[in-house]
Amino acid sequence: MSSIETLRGLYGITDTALMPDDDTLIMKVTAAIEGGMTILQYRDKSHDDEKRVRQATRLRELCDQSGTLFLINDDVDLALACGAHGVHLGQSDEALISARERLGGQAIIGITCEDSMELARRANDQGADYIAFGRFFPSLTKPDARPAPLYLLDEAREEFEIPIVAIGGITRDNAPQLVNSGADMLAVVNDLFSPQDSETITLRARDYLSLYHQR
Ligand SMILES: Cc1ncc(COP(=O)(O)OP(=O)(O)O)c(N)n1
Ligand SMILES: Cc1nc(C(=O)O)sc1CCOP(=O)(O)O
Ligand SMILES: [Mg+2]
Repeated sequence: MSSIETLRGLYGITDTALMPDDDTLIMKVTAAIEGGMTILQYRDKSHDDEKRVRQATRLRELCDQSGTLFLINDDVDLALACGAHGVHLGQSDEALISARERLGGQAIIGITCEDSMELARRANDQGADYIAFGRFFPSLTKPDARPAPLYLLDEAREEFEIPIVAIGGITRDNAPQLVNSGADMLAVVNDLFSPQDSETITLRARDYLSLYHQR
């Protein structure tokens, strides 16, 4: 498996509305992996712990077979329970320092930095493995997400060595400007996982990956 600092590409995030059951979840994730998805984040805000452990474990097995990095949204306990490669933490989730103590030095820990270079500096200083900025465009999945200006990516690229992730309303049409501004990874929910058929999802994943093969 690649280490995070060398990774560039497509970062898929699951969604319970678009993937309402195990079969749909596995079908759509398999299709995205087939298309070259680099990282998968399992994001489930329900309180159905049995379902979350079951689904996360199945996804980790799928990702291990393909060398795809598998991260859990918010929940360090779930990451430990399913053997995930790490977590993504927002500003209201468990602190990075605590997650690092529990997950260890090899774990991948990404931090939401919204529209803030200060949050990014703090995350970088505390040993984050990547920093995520957004939202760059209106998001169907998270309409209330705070907007971030595109120049933030250029500024962050100048300052940080660790990978930079862009998120929020990303499509194949608006993605090139994010890549050109320095985004190492494009974190996508709706434009990747909204199609009902696996072929379309695979083609969309390949479209995103092609943006990094052109550079
Ligand atoms: C790659 C990536 N970037 C940002 C987020 C948002 O995380 P957070 O602010 O914790 O919000 P929730 O996703 O928990 O609603 C993310 N999940 N992934
Ligand atoms: C989970 C999440 N976090 C965001 C942030 O701005 O921090 S935007 C977002 C949802 C991204 O979904 P879509 O690709 O459908 O817009
Ligand atoms: Mg969170």
